[in-house]
Amino acid sequence: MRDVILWGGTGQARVLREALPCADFRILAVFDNRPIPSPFPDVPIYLGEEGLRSWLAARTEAIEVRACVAIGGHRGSDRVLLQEWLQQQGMQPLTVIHPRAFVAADAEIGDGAQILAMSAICANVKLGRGVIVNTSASIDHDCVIGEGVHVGPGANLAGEVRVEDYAFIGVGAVVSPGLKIGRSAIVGAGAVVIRDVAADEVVAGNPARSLRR
Ligand SMILES: CC(=O)SCCNC(=O)CCNC(=O)[C@H](O)C(C)(C)COP(=O)(O)OP(=O)(O)OC[C@H]1O[C@@H](n2cnc3c(N)ncnc32)[C@H](O)[C@@H]1OP(=O)(O)O
Repeated sequence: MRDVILWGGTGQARVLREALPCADFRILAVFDNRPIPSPFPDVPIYLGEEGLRSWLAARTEAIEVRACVAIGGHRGSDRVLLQEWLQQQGMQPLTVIHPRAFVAADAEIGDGAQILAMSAICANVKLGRGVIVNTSASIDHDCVIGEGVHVGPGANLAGEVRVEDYAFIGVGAVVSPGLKIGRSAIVGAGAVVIRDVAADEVVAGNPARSLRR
């Protein structure tokens, strides 16, 4: 049994709990910067950094606790910063791989990545730390995915796509082979991307066109 805390108490927390086999993991506490109710009736929630510090101070067991940042959307840099901060507090990031995800034997998965149900990480893919591969997304052979990237539910990246740090690929988007999605770019829901996307650019539609830079 491994002990885990979650930072973030909304939808992504519920998704992560479902992805962690309950026989192997125990969620001890949830933390959030907002005063919200716990997503789980059986797990207490604490407010912000102060809540975490007092929770840590009150702990008596010296058992290792892992941390998971349950923040989705396009806030990938926040996710990675929080992951680093939690590491500094003594909690190593937990990498979550749903039991029904496919991960190729030679794929490299960064610390704190979250690979959700029915997703596929194919041969020779590299995922940075804190990446989310959401439900039913696929990342085909030889893709390189930077840290804090979020590949939304049902999105499909063809082979040899490069996605730079903190980019966000919306639900159901498709990215053609060999393209580059720049740092912090956003690909809209359902977009069909047929050319490179610049850093910070927002694209949408079929074929995907720039909404703004
Ligand atoms: C488990 C989970 O839920 S994970 C979360 C997954 N979330 C997503 O996939 C959401 C992805 N986000 C989107 O697709 C957003 O619409 C964005 C980021 C592309 C654009 O958002 P905004 O900047 O707020 O754009 P806004 O809604 O103002 O629309 C601007 C224009 O783009 C169009 N547009 C917006 N999104 C899209 C889209 N996905 N496809 C086509 N056109 C779009 C709008 O119709 C509008 O056009 P108009 O100016 O002619 O009226």
